[in-house]
Amino acid sequence: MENATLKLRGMGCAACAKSIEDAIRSVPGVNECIVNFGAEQATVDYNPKKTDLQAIQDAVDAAGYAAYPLQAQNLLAGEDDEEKRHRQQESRELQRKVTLGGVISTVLLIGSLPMMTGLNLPFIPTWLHNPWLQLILTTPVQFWCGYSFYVNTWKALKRHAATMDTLIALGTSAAYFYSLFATLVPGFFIAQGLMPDVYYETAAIVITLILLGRLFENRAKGQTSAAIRQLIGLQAKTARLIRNGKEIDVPIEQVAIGDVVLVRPGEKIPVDGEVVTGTSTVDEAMVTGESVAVKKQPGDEVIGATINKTGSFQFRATRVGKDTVLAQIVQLVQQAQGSKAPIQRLADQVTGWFVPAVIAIALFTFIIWYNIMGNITLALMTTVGVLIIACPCALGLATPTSVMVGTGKGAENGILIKGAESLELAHQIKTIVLDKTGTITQGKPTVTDFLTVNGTANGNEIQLIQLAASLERNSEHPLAEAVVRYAQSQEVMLTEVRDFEAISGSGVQGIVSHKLVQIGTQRWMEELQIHTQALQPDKERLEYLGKTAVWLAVDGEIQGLMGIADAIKPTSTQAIKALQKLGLEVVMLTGDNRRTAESIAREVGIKRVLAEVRPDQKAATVQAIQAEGKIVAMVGDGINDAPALAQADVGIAIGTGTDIAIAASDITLISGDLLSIVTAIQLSRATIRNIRQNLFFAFIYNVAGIPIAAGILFPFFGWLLNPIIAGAAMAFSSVSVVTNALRLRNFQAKGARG
Ligand SMILES: Nc1ncnc2c1ncn2[C@@H]1O[C@H](COP(=O)(O)OP(=O)(O)OP(=O)(O)O)[C@@H](O)[C@H]1O
Ligand SMILES: [Cu+]
Ligand SMILES: [Mg+2]
Repeated sequence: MENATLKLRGMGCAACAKSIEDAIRSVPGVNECIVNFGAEQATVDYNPKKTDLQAIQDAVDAAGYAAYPLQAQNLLAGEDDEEKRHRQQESRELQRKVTLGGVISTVLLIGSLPMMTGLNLPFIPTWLHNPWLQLILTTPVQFWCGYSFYVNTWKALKRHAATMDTLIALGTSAAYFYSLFATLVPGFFIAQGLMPDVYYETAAIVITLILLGRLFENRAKGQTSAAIRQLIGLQAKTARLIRNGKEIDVPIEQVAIGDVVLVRPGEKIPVDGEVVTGTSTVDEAMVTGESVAVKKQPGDEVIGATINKTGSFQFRATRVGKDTVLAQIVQLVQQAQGSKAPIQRLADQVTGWFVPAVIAIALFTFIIWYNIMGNITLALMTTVGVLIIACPCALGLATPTSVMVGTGKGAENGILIKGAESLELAHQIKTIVLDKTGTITQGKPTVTDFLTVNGTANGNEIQLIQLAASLERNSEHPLAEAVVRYAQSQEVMLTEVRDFEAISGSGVQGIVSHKLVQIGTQRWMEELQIHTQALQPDKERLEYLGKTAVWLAVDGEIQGLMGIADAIKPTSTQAIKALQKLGLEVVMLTGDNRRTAESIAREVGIKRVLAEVRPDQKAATVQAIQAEGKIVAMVGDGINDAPALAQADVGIAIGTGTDIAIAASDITLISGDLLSIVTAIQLSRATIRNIRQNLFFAFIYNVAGIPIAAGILFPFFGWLLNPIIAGAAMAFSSVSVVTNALRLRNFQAKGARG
């Protein structure tokens, strides 16, 4: 199965999105397809053995739209400018139509004022009310400005479908052709005792208003993808390479892995890499959201698109083109923006049956008013009104626009949200489970205490350090690294190990210098029936201080005890307090022992601690909390905690430098700062609130408007919805939805960052 994203053109409304979806799905070999109207994208899951992108593009073409594939590397090479040009061209065309429509509508409106208001307005010349003049004025509006409505209606009709353009074409044509008939053969009406009234202004004004709405919508939609454009804009254009001892400037596309790049103070780092010589500080805020500049020295990783501040340095390129962190972020954000929130499905379903239902209601309205009341004017007005007000276009915009702005805003803050679904779920989180090591703490433990049972004399201590570190050199556990580093700092030489074995969640063992060495937890020692009385008070003291106490046994006898401390991240306490203030229960989950865990929990203000949980039980523990009926988010590093992250409703992975473990998680925090979680949850809440407001704006016009337009209130109050008002309301609903979504751009994390 392969996954591709296609950029789409030619969609008029959410019903168009549905027909493209249907068209792509009907291609043999396509598994699933999701079309996002707001982002103008299709995400296709297909079997490359049975079909290819060309076949899918052809299917979209045949349905009357256009599609072209979208790839991050194209984007980095300026494909996006093409997108922008297309949008601007569309805007210009709409602008021309709106201008012409606007001028003509104004003239028509002035001409029909006396009739509409029933007043005698002598300053308006009567020739303005001449139906032939009005016909000449309206015709270009109806068929030139309104051309796209007819084209789209025809496209839909070929697929046996109807879109909102169908409604507009039907509604305005009804007004236009009725008027045309009254202009050509007024005698037909007079013979029946009716006035040959014309409604040209209705058709012209409705078309103009709706095009005006689309113009605003088009402009605003361009702004929703500003975040992506901003990200792409971060990319450096050139790089200064050192080749054969000489400095040369090359375009960024020509940088290859292994090239040595020179960066001077104030310059942008072009690609990802590893520092070879020189030291500096780098501002990584644009990628990680972390505002404090980071020190860099040889061996450290640098991220492309970040800015070098103080020193000069050279680095070796490790990732270029579409593999850089920035390119991956762009791709991820793009995919997320094209994904569909579950809340959207409701809107989609509604849109699906809405248009046919509206046409039925409109017909019914006409029949009732004409046959029962015998009033052709009322019948026409109500029918046109219903057709116009019922357009479900705003409904299709409601969620995608907010999701686009929300995910873009996340990326700006170093929060990568995988899809709209994660974004939506995040606002329902009740419990947040934090892994201890590397999440609450820095994950860079150091040995602070090394206690021995038999004293330090005769090199006893040195020998024990040697045994411990030699063994731990084979383990990948962070604690093991701490032991090795400790031995290095004491300048102890390490030796060979045989029969090494790591017992997950307990410790490690092996044969070192013909001795059986075992390092691990109290519980494991008990299982091995090794007595630990000797240093028991010391162990409890270390644990009380929040240090991890690890036993060292040689040939089945306790010989030593190590106290290993892992500093708490500076912002953890503040972040946990903020999470609790948001009404979330914060839980600590760790494989470490209870006393150590509780000591750290006390320090950061966590009340519920789940300690001594073995790595393979972490997912089950998350499941147990879910069984309490809670929506659970799990925060951990994407590698060790992957099963627990996958089990949680929302898996949040903490990034470590350039290694963004996107796969296992729903949300990735590029910086390890827990305050980003607070921001992510606030952002999710703000986005969902925004979507709800949008759905309200979108629905209210249709739901309230249709019965009024149908004339329900007329018999009681004499109220009727003029089709012109209906057109204005329709245009306004789209504009209000998009404008409301754009408000999200002002989102700011509250109470988190100081
Ligand atoms: N290589 C090792 N060397 C020494 N002790 C170890 C080793 N591996 C595991 N242990 C012991 O087992 C305990 C549990 O390990 P585990 O990996 O489950 O959790 P952890 O990494 O300490 O904490 P967290 O669950 O927060 O990441 C550790 O606290 C330590 O006491
Ligand atoms: Cu509409
Ligand atoms: Mg761990």
